[in-house]
Amino acid sequence: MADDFVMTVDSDAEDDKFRDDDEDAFKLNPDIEFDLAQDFAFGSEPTPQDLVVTSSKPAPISVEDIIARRKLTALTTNSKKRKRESVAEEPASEEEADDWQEDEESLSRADELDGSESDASSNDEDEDGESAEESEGSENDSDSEGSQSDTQMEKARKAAFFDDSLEASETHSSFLTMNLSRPLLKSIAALAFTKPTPIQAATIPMALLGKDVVGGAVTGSGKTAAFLIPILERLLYRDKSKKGTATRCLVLVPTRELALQCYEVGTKLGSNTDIRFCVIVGGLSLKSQEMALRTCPEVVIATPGRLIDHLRNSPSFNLDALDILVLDEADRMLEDGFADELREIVSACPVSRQTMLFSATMTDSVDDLVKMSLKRPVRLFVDPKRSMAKGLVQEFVRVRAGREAERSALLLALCQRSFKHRVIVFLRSKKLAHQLRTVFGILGLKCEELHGDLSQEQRLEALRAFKEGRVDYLMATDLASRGLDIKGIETVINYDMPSQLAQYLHRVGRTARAGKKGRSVTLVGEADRKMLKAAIKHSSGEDTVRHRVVPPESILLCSKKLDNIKSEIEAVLAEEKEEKGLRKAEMELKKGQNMLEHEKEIFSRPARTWFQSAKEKEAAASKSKDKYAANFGGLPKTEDTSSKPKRDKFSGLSRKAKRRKLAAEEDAEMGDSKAVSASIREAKRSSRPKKIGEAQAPASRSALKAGKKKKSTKVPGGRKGSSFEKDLGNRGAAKEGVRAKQGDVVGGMSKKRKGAKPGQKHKR
Ligand SMILES: Nc1ncnc2c1ncn2[C@@H]1O[C@H](COP(=O)(O)OP(=O)(O)OP(=O)(O)O)[C@@H](O)[C@H]1O
Repeated sequence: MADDFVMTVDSDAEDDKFRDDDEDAFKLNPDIEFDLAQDFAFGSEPTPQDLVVTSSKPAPISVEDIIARRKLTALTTNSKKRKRESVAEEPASEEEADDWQEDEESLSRADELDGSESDASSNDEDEDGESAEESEGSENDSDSEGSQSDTQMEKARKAAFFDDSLEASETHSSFLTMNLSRPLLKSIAALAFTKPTPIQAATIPMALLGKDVVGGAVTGSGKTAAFLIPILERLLYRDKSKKGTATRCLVLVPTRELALQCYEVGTKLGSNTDIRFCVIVGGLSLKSQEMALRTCPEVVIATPGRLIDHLRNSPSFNLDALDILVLDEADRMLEDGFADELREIVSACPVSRQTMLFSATMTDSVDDLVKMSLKRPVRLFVDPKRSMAKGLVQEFVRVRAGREAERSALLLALCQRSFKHRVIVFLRSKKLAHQLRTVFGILGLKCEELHGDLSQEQRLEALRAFKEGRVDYLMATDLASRGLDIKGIETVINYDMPSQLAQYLHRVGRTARAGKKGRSVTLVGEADRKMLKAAIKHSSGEDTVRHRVVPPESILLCSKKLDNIKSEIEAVLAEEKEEKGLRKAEMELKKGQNMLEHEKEIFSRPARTWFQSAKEKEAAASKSKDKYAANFGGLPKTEDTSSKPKRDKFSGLSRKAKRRKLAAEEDAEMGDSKAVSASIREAKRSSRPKKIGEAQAPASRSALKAGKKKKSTKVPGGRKGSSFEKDLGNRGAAKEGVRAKQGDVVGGMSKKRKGAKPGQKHKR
């Protein structure tokens, strides 16, 4: 029966409240005074706030200010009007106030009705229960279920690809048995990590052995520390001489906020060591990042686009000495939208590196993983059958056919009746997030928004306000769905249901983290039934799925409320648009003035080169956008998504022709600066330090000579472009024209190594 699957919520009682631990106070960076542009410089342990400094840019336009201003104006006009009329108060304003009072009373009356409504809800329950039953038979609900339906051939490929011999390693119930150094154990204790989580117990010993790792464990299970702890431990044994100073570890993440969070965890774990971290993300000052990279921080945490910018344009920065590459949220990073960037970054990393990939929805599909040139990785999937945190209760609210327009009223009813604090609401578009944030603001609910249309400063401020509890609601797009660890989120509301299970799992995974309890509430339309089944199927245990019924009276009241403020919403949005237009005009004017005043200086700056042209960037972005939009296939559209993907200048060309065209363009753009970059690259290469754990060669002349000789055996065409192509299987071609020299140790190689090309010791 339905009851076996979906229980109806007949009470609005909240689960235990969560406490949000205060963030550690960090010292201010003493170097900051040297940054003349008032940019952030690295060296101590700054908070993400320190990474965004007040610049000369005008303060961003705040919808909150506009709402407050309008309320104030309305208040003064009303009081003036009242004074003028000097009659007994009766009409409009009082009526309005009564309306509000009535609304609030009716809402609380409706609260009481909730229990009695459960009868009415039983019909719904049957229908949902039915779908739940159907779900049992369905095998094809999600993208992460591939491993269950592996063909024999895929199984054989996986057996050949992964190193399963190490899977059943010893388990550790304490960090003390993991051979970690004292400074690390000290910071682990300071973070109150009393014992390793299962993914940490599985990963740390393997990572310390230098093995490549593909790891998966539910959201909030401590994957960040699982890779940061072994990184730090390995880095403690690096060559600390001047020559050994280099960037040794790169952590790639899909969003800026996640990079900043990872940076925070890293600096906390490394607080008793001399290991330096640096965060490289878009939206923050290039100049200060360049300065930080010049000091060769051991660990760089980055988003791909900005990292490539530095690889291309910061002459002293490279990844030639990289020992460890980590991809957090790896399944996302392996998606199409990041493919080109990832290929570029991987080709800049030495082949001999250790590579680790993590995600709560990690794939073990060989086709996907082959892009990362892993070396017989170990699969560490902790509890693969469970995809959700144990403490998570999933609730679903039905949106009936033909009543899609009621979603906003439903959300409002849920927030005003039941979910009043620490709620993150996920929406499918930036526009919708902004609209609802405006609605909540007008209705006096404390709310912030987080999406890609905001400046980085605004994004961080919104996150901070939510973390510190200054606002109760965060209207977010999927920008916030992965990785963010905000303590004490009680409820995640999905305004709409994504059609990808992975996306759903990451969204609801923002609550019930690290063993805590949490609740997700999802509005489910008729088109979302398939996903509903998948979500129920992947629930963490018995009695963790509920069917929530919102009384129709409440929905009606909220609809009325929304209707009443419709003109106010439009006015606020129009005012905001107007202000934005004015601000833009001001900026253009300032830009023009600057150009006139500093023309010489501006044009004398070296031109930056770009990994992708503006058009290509646009194409990659629209690819991602299309895919994202497709994830909400069944939902009504509020935005115009009809634009066709544009044909880019490379479409229809073969890979070879594309490369040729690209090179010709680069030549035309850069002239002889290419020769300069080539010599810079060569200089970097010759000063490359030893790998972690490698014996230090004596810095004698003969050793240096030998080093040079080795380099001279590189494949013509240089390092770039070769390693990744080869990773993809072009090994044979690269060997052409390279002859073994006298003294080359061929006999000492295993049979496998004999086939490798010279220089492969260093680069794949
Ligand atoms: N050993 C431990 N003991 C107690 N708490 C821990 C331990 N390891 C990590 N945590 C805490 O667990 C929380 C979640 O950790 P983390 O953000 O690394 O999860 P995650 O698995 O990466 O999640 P997601 O998949 O959402 O990215 C953090 O607040 C962290 O401080």
